[in-house]
Amino acid sequence: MLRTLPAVFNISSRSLKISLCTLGPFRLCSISTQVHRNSRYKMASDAPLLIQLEAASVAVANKAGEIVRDIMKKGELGIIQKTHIKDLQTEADRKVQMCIATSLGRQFPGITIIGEEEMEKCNDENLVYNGKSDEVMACASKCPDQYKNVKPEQIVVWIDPLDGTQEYIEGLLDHVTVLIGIAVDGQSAAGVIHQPYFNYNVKGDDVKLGRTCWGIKGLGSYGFTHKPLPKDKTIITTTRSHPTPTVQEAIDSFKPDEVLRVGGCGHKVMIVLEGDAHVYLFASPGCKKWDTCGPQAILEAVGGRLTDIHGNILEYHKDVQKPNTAGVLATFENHDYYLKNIPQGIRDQLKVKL
Ligand SMILES: Nc1ncnc2c1ncn2[C@@H]1O[C@H](COP(=O)(O)O)[C@@H](OP(=O)(O)O)[C@H]1O
Ligand SMILES: [Mg+2]
Ligand SMILES: [Mg+2]
Ligand SMILES: [Mg+2]
Repeated sequence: MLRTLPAVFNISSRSLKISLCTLGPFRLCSISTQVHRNSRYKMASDAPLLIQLEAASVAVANKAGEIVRDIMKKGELGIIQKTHIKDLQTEADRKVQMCIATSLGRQFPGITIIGEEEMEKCNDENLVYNGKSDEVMACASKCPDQYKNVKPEQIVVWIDPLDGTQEYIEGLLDHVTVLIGIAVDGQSAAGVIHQPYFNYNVKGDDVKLGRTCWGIKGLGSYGFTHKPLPKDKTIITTTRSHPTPTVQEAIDSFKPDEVLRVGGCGHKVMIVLEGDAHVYLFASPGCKKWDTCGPQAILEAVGGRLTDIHGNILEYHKDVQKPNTAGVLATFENHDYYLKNIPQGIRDQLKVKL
């Protein structure tokens, strides 16, 4: 059983208060940094906070991708089992979370950061990164009105440092993503999906390894192209490593022509975003808010939807129930068609627990 232990670490001129809280098998970290009175803190520019935070998230996600690749290259994955044999964690999960949480926590005092993994004291300043994506900063003037004056205390950042850990361990590297979600007043607002191994099996000197997609609701999503979905068939994407009879029953109810069984929530949302599947259907309570917050914002910024299997909007405030107990349904279009056709028997098995 995990213990709850508040821990305060002093880092340079700021104190980073990390309170480890546990919720059943999940250990959650929420970090809020308090800047001492005497430290002058000024936004690097007068761009809205949300734009700056998204720009920093894109930049640090790229850095995180380097960490993921370096650890795989070294071959010392440091695998440990969390709650069960299919809930593993590697050195990449741990190190990437430390990199992202510390980098964003220091730049943006007052925001709340919740990550999948436990937070250890930042023991390597090389992990701290404070760059910002020029591409995102260039959008400052187009910041949607509802986000122009967002304050740090309205924000919760959800970090899945490595989504698709099972597939990372098994070497299915293009299933792996780094996910950052930004929630404003409990609603998914912006997100980043970084694919450290995008193009990894494409030959050629000028092939760029890795890709970062990002999006802000009301502004748009960038970094990928969507192709029209085939009209004459139904393609569903779903879990590869966490199947259950209910997951299968839900899929069977649509009589799909094809089922893409791949790892990672972020990876499956990318498949929907690019038009390679009509729907991501996961009728299981297995994935969590850090899996869905970022991908949901990117999908919704281009008119798609991500809800639970009852059609409820997922909440992302700091005290929300972390597991998505009523599953995940994500589409680029025709969401209501899929919602309506989920059998009542499946719905009855997956209750919402807020
Ligand atoms: N039954 C379960 N137990 C633990 N984690 C689960 C799970 N079902 C799904 N997940 C997590 O949800 C994410 C998507 O799952 P899948 O790849 O099966 O679609 C993965 O995140 P992580 O790899 O970040 O842990 C996976 O571990
Ligand atoms: Mg995990
Ligand atoms: Mg995950
Ligand atoms: Mg993870």
